[in-house]
Amino acid sequence: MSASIEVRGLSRTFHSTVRRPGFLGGVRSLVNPERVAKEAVSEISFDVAAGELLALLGPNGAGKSTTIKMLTGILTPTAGEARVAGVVPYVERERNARNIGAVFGQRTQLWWDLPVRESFAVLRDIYQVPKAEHAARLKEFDELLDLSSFWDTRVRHLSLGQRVRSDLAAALLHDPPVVFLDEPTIGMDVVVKEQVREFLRYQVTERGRTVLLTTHDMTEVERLAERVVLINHGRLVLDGSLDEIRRKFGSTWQVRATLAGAHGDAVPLPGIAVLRQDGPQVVFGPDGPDAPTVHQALKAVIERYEVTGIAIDEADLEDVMRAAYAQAEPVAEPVAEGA
Ligand SMILES: Nc1ncnc2c1ncn2[C@@H]1O[C@H](COP(=O)(O)OP(=O)(O)OP(=O)(O)O)[C@@H](O)[C@H]1O
Repeated sequence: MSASIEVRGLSRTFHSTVRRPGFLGGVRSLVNPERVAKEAVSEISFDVAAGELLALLGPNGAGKSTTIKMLTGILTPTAGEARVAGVVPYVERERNARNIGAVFGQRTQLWWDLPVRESFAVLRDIYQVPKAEHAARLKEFDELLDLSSFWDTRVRHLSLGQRVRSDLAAALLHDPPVVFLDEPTIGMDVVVKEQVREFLRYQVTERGRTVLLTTHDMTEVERLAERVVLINHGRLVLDGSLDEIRRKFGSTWQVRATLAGAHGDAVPLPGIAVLRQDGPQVVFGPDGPDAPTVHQALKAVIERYEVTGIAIDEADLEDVMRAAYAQAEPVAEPVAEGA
């Protein structure tokens, strides 16, 4: 197996009936229902390497949750194929469940009326984790997520941040190599968010887990992901590093340098234009579609000029993603079946 997660031409169409407006419309819909097809995910392909954290991004309704549901075996695709740790998830659901952990930020998989620690014990029995192993893992998770301060509380009484931290621990207690996280930090305060991010970073770098994460939080993406896959209207728009995305959709950086000594006129560098110069103060910016990233530009300017001061202004990732979403393919209207 070349990658931990392999997705090839994956598609999922949902069929639903539309209720016509008004009383008569309602009666007509009962007698002769109008069925519409919605292609939620359309022929997407990507890989996630073992030990990589990939952020799956896209606006509301883009198809992220549907993709994750297919990779966790909850939904069967209408076309295409996926493998997770070598297993086709919707064919071998049980085998897949042993290889993956999943957290859906909006829902819990814990037992509502059990204290958290008892939920963990039930999971230990389900996955048949040896006691010593379970205890060691729980200790590690407690150190990173501070679970012991609330793990004797019933799940129904936990705060959102406590509940999601418990869910994360529960999802990883059986030591799965692959983890799916659908908006794990939604609604959390900044301190808990940072704790969860730290935990995830540890799980990837120290434990070698493969993580596929969806989020609308761009700070999260910047802190955690080196690579992102962007989908819109169910289609893959972009698969690349954050730098590539910035280059493609938000190359609006500036490097502001103060040149030392007898500087004369600053000259452009490859892919870097001189936007303004006022004596020793020079503002450099991107030039053309192959312009370097702001960090490459910073290096190039320092190598070429002796500077006494240098600063960068970078396009905000939120702005970059807004531009990326806006440029993505327009949505096709749902097609009435038989039309
Ligand atoms: N069971 C279903 N039946 C019909 N349509 C569905 C169903 N589930 C999802 N959809 C539709 O499929 C599309 C993709 O939904 P999905 O939940 O995958 O989006 P998302 O990217 O996760 O969005 P969000 O960021 O809002 O969570 C949406 O248009 C949604 O309305």
